Amino acid sequence: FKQKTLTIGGIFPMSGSWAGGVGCLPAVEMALADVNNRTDILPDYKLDMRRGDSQCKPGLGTKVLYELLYEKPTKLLVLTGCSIVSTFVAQAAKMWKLVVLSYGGSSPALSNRERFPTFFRTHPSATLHNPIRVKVFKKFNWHRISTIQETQELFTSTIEDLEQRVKEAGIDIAVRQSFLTDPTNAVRNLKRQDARIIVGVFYEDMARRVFCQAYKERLYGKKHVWFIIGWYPDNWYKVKDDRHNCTIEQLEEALEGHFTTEAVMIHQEPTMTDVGMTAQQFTHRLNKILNTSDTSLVTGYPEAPLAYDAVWAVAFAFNKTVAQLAERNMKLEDFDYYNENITNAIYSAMNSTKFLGISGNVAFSAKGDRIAWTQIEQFINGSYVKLGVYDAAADNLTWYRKEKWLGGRPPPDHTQVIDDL
Ligand SMILES: CC1(C)CO[C@@H](CC(=O)O)CN1
Repeated sequence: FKQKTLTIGGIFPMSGSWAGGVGCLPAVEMALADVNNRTDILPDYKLDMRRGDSQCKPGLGTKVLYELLYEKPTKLLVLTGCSIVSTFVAQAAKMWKLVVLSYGGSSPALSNRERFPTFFRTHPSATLHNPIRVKVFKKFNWHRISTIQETQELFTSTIEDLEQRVKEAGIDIAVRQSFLTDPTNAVRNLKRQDARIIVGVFYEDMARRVFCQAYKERLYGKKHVWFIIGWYPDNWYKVKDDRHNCTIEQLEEALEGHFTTEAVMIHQEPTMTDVGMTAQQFTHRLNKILNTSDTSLVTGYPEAPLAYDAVWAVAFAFNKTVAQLAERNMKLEDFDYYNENITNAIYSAMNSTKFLGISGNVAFSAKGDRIAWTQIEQFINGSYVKLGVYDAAADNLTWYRKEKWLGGRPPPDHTQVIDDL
């Protein structure tokens, strides 16, 4: 068994704007060990990885790619983390006929087969938040929406996708605001234009400033509903931050009742998965490896199941490819960065990959995007309560009926004479 070796490259951000390698590298190494323990998967091959640290910087990430490519042995595929590194690596990789699989790339820009013909990701695109937002707008009969965004490509393309989807749903974005570093005027304009149902997309440092200004403008409470991003660190609004002058209590008052949306990154059921472990068993093993009492301090911890499943996606795809190539008297280990037949075989095997992993059902769209569930939570009395989960593929919203309305019922999406009497 496992007489021969197949090697892949791995690029991990161990520091920088998203140091997700800290939580994801251990998960990848766990998966490599688990795959290599299976005699029914790649029985003739050991799956090995050579890796480097990108620090979540595109230039360094590109340098790591070149080092991986110019050092023996040949790499059959490259795993990447940050979006900004993945966009560089996935554009370069096609010159070496390499498939790229990202466990940490959320940028909507990566959903582009012209620019990234061989790219896949187990991390969902940020646009995955939009279908559940639209589903909930419809549920509460909101047809007049407002948006406010930090001017970053990630948020601009998310809002563009939202505009597409709300148009199809007959919902109107009446007010659009954006800001670069200071949200004061943008929030003031939302108030002036009587925004009620507001989608806000920005990083958590800006979120503190947005909600401090919302507190001052009284743009919160029983007549307003905020939808923001759900993957900020725990207690993100309690972080000491001299860029705003509100107290934690004032922020909590402005934040009361807001909704958050995020991708479900770990299987929600205690059932056995196709990778031979339950999600709980994975979490238990990872916590032991990380040997920390507070996993909320480990960047990349929520994304670790995506990284673990990325290795299994490679294993299943290579396993399929070995059989296909054998029919044409070819071998995976003959890959030499030029043989497009082998790349095409790996690509089509990856494209048709479907399995239940630790992060739930793993499957890719035609653009290589991860298809995943999303969840919506509400901030009630200072803590987040799960309100529902959405399977967009099946258009199935599971709703727990736990929402609370400060005014006793869902607020209307615009001024109503009765309402304001
Ligand atoms: C949910 C988050 C934090 C979004 O950014 C991803 C990193 C990136 O897209 O560069 C990691 N996961």
